[in-house]
Amino acid sequence: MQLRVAPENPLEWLALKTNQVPIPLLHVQMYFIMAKAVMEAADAGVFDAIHQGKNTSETIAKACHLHPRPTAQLLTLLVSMEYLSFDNDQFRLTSMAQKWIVSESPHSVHAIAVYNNRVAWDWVSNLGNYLRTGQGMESHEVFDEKQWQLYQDAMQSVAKSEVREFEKRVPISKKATRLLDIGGANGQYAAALCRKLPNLEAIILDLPEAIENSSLPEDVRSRITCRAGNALTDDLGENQYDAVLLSNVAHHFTEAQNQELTARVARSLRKDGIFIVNEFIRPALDSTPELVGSSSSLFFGLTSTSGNWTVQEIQAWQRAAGLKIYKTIRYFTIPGMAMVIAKKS
Ligand SMILES: C[S@@+](CC[C@H](N)C(=O)[O-])C[C@H]1O[C@@H](n2cnc3c(N)ncnc32)[C@H](O)[C@@H]1O
Repeated sequence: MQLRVAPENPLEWLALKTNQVPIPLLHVQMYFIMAKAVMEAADAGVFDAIHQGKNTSETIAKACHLHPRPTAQLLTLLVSMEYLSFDNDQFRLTSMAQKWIVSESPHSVHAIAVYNNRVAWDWVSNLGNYLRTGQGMESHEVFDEKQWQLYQDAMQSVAKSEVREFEKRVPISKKATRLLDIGGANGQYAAALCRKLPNLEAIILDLPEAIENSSLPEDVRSRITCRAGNALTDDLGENQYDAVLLSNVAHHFTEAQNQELTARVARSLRKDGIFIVNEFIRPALDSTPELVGSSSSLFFGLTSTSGNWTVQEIQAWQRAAGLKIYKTIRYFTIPGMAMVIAKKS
């Protein structure tokens, strides 16, 4: 998938085709205010207010405690971005906004808009420093209590959208009885697999602050055990698990850390057990360019002094740990994401 400037008439098509449109101007002047506008609108409750029936600029501004004039500017932009429509003097949510950003929608990614607005936005201004020095942050070491909660809420909302396809396509044996979910404190992956496999028990290993801020779904709570620890140093045991999941965690760790962790994971697997690295994939420079994997890689470089990995890099850790390469499953619904799976023989 790509984000592209879409022409709306033949003359615009021609202008784009003949390189007459200053694309960098769109990137540097429009994209950043567009992203921040969606974050601020979500954080201020604009989408929820419209969902609850506030449909004019004035009533939305009042419900969200915003100034009327900038609210009208914000709403105009959100119409252009196809979050809202405007008919008969009333703003309405488009079906896209209704499904994905209204906070009570089961598909909502509202929480990550709030987290990015309140926490990550400031970090991005350090990108130049990261580029010059190679030294990014260690985000998990700098969160305060409130930020941990915002982070876990954000991770839960993203996981809810990712886990639907994961749960349908992950090649886990129906006979599996024990799963280790490393960094899974938001509970969505362990819960989905417990629902799918009635005999499965899951152990979630995550940092103590993440475990404190986790909220496990009621229906499978009794089959999930949370263990506060550190995946970089904890003993994972031997011959314990039918599946180990490392979902969206490898991008926080260095290559050496991932290699060493994979060796401990391999030891912890039972025969025929699988190791699933569920990740945004960094497109290799000689492969097809891909926006999600490459932009998130730079973001994780900044926020964790690491980044995304190519499928080949992940498979190299798995091979070095004595595992057999099994399958790589690329998501249809999440561009740039894949499960890179190896098996213990
Ligand atoms: C981006 S979130 C991914 C959450 C979840 N696995 C998912 O895919 O939705 C990263 C998770 O890794 C956890 N984490 C980071 N460093 C860790 C470490 N050293 N040991 C265990 N968990 C860690 C974080 O607390 C967080 O829950």
